[in-house]
Amino acid sequence: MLENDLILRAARGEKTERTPVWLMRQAGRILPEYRAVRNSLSGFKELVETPELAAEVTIQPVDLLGVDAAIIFSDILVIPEAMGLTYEMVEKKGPHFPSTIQSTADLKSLRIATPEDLSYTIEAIKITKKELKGRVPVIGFAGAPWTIFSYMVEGGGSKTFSKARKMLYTAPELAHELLDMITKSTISYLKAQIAAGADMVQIFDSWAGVLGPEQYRTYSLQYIEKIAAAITEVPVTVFAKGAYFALKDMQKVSCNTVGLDWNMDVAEARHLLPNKTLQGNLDPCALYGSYSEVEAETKKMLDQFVGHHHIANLGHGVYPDTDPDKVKCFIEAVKSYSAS
Ligand SMILES: Cc1c2[nH]c(c1CCC(=O)O)Cc1[nH]c(c(CCC(=O)O)c1C)Cc1[nH]c(c(CCC(=O)O)c1C)Cc1[nH]c(c(C)c1CCC(=O)O)C2
Repeated sequence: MLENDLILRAARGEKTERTPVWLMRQAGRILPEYRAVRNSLSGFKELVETPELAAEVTIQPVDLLGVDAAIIFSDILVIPEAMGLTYEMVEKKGPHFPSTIQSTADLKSLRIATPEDLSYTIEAIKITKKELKGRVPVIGFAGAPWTIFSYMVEGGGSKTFSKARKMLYTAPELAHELLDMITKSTISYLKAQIAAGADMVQIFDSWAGVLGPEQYRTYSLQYIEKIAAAITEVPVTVFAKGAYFALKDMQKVSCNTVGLDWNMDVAEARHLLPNKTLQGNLDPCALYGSYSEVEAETKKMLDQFVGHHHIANLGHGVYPDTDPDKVKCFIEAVKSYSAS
């Protein structure tokens, strides 16, 4: 039994006494308490693969920031690794894949991931559930197939993702084969997260915005829908960063909640998505303002959603140099203003 299930009720479209709030990338990135745990280890991956410590940093934002949900500490890149493509997390630079997928021959080195390949995250969810004792729900997550594909082809981050997009023109069948393998791996991974106790799941399509509307339908949305349709046990959130052109298509996706980034028009999203709960969408940069500015921006954001079918969040992950006290100010502003 959950003490605070606001976020689950909001996701299901039920009325709530106030708007629930959490932040994308709340675990890690901003808390000195996270850095302390992280610095005691060899690196990011060791933390991801040590369930007791992953559970500890998952719970930190619940204790220290007062969020209404815990998101399991892991990364979207554990899926490519479980499929056979290892990544390195380079300090201050981000992820790097020493090998990438460029040809049909490269696909032969991959397999469909099983939950056993990802047992460290599954174990971390079980420990988190036990230690949280029902205080708040646990959010499981995975990257959308298009975003994972982009990293596997590109080998790391990119401004344009031109290598990944090039493949859609030069080898569309190969692209679909890889997307299909990622999709199958992701479905079994998310189902295992749910079996371990995840109360809801979010699919992050961080690089949705580099595709045009038609390619987005063909190479991303189709696979997101396969995942969303397969997850019938818990509420599903889809966050497609920059894909304002796909909002109307999201209405047909089998998800409860659609995440909005700060570029999106809330009134238009509400109009295009009458049956969905919306999540978002304060500009993460608003948290660089003074306390009174953070409060004012938060209220303005809440007013746009008019209090219903809404999960408050930022429009993307919290930036690493954000002051945790400004994050607390945002959370407190949501809680008090939406309850009044
Ligand atoms: C694109 C993407 C990645 N990872 C993720 C996404 C999708 C969300 C988004 O668009 O922001 C998702 C992610 N990554 C992490 C989480 C944990 C849970 C949470 O706090 O939300 C989640 C949900 C931990 C992490 N993942 C990473 C860190 C920082 C590494 C460290 O501690 O040294 C954390 C806490 C590393 C990571 N992982 C990734 C990058 C580009 C980087 C480097 C830069 C950075 O984001 O800090 C890939």
